[in-house]
Amino acid sequence: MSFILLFYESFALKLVGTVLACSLYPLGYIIYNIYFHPLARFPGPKTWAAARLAYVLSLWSGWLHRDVQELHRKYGDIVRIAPDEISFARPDAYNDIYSNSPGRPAFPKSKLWHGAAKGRPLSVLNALDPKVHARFRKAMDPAFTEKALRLQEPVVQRNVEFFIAQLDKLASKDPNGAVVDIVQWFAFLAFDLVGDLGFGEPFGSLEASELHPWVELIFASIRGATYGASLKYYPGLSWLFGLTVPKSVMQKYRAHWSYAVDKINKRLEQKEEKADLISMIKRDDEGVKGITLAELHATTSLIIIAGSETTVSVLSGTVNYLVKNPAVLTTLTNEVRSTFKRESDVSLAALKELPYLSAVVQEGLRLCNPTPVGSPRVVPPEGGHVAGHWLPANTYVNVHPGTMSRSPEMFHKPEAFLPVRWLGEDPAFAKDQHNAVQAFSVGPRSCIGKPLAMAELRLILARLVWKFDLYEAGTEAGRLEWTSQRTFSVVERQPFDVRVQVRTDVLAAS
Ligand code: HEM
Repeated sequence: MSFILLFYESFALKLVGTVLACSLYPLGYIIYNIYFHPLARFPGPKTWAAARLAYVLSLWSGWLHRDVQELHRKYGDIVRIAPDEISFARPDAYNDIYSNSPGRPAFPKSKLWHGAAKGRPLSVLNALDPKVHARFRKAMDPAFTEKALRLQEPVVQRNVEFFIAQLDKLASKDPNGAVVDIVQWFAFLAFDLVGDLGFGEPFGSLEASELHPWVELIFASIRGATYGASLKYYPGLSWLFGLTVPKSVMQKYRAHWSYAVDKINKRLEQKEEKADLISMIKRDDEGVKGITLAELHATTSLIIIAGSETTVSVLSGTVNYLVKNPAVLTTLTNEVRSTFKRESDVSLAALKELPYLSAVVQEGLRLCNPTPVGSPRVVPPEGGHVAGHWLPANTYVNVHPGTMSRSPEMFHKPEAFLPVRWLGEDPAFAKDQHNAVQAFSVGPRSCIGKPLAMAELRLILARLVWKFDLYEAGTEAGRLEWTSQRTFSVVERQPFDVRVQVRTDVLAAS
């Protein structure tokens, strides 16, 4: 009897112990995070400091960019947004986090956000080791210089020419023009253009007036990839992601990869000289003085995504603001039309000399940053300083572009689309902090495609307003507010209708 009692007593004790441990551990973890963690001295909401959950839920909702912006408004320019993450809304944090400085390399990327997918070769984006990454950049640099761009200009011009011709076909059917979803049309163009440069031929989207399935899968997969990465904060739960992805989607992923590999291999088999990216990226099958064939497959696919997703967002957002600000649109249109008497005069070199066009592009990059959430890095094992603050190893750090772009402390009338702020003429904007806008980021991992992107933005906007008068469409999709869109790593763009009318003096002449 006493033996049985003893057994039950010890069982009951163990049960109580287990229950207590199970409930006390999370409580202890939360109390530690809020009050005793080395980052506890940084301001921020306790709910976000207590556990990763608040951050992950915000990320999953698509409103992380807006939530963090609100937290910065409330708590200041340095905010703790997770037990182990600090968000900075300070221009000086850019260099501290992302740039190399003497004796102190840029903070590394984390495996969690940027690790390569299982079984896939490395691309420039997920080459986490700085030495390997430097090898990629050295091999890729020749394809992205101003000199390379001059050689690539005919490819760029050809695609933009076709874009204008296709819109012209639609718009010239009716004297009042045509209502088009300009976001779609920019996507057709941007993917065709970068496909032409990367795979050696366009996707045919402009021709067919529809997106190629390869491109459609990209749109569908970015949100999934964001969910997948965030689950890695909970290593025990990552398997859940596998369960949520249907087999058919996995098959499509594999087909997507095979399509890219086939395209690149076919391009490499062609002997003709082409001024495209593939011919300018340095190859080395030993992976010493250039990148291997497998790395080229992964990197070219990435270039096509990185080089079009971003450009489409900036173009769509900029046109959204332009049609809602007719005075700005008129100033831009006048500058372009008075500079170029013929469409064929519009060259990349000449466009660089147009101050108002450059200001419009800068303002577009400020208010329509395609990645308003930024790109996190991790403090290295020896710890490091950001914006004058010492941070322990493994702290996630991020500069939050969306907050700075719309900060009333950094920009006069921050929510208004006012390119004049970039011209340095109006004293009202004298205190604007231009260095708070770094849409291409800084340092060794900043955007390699910046010269090409700037050229595309200038050329496409200039050709559009040279040929067409643009107006608000008056449809449901024409009322889109740029800020009403969610973000899953990149802005999840919604359709935006614009009325595109062939300019009357051109109609009369033709
Ligand atoms: C307006 C257009 C663009 C914007 C705003 C933009 C922005 C950025 C940013 C912020 C990064 C750094 C990402 C990080 O730190 O993780 C980046 C990287 C990159 N971008 Fe762009 N980008 C644009 C256009 C392009 C174009 C046209 C190309 C090429 C055709 C391109 C290719 C790349 C590549 C390959 C990387 C990875 C660089 C590396 O890891 O070393 N981007 N871009």
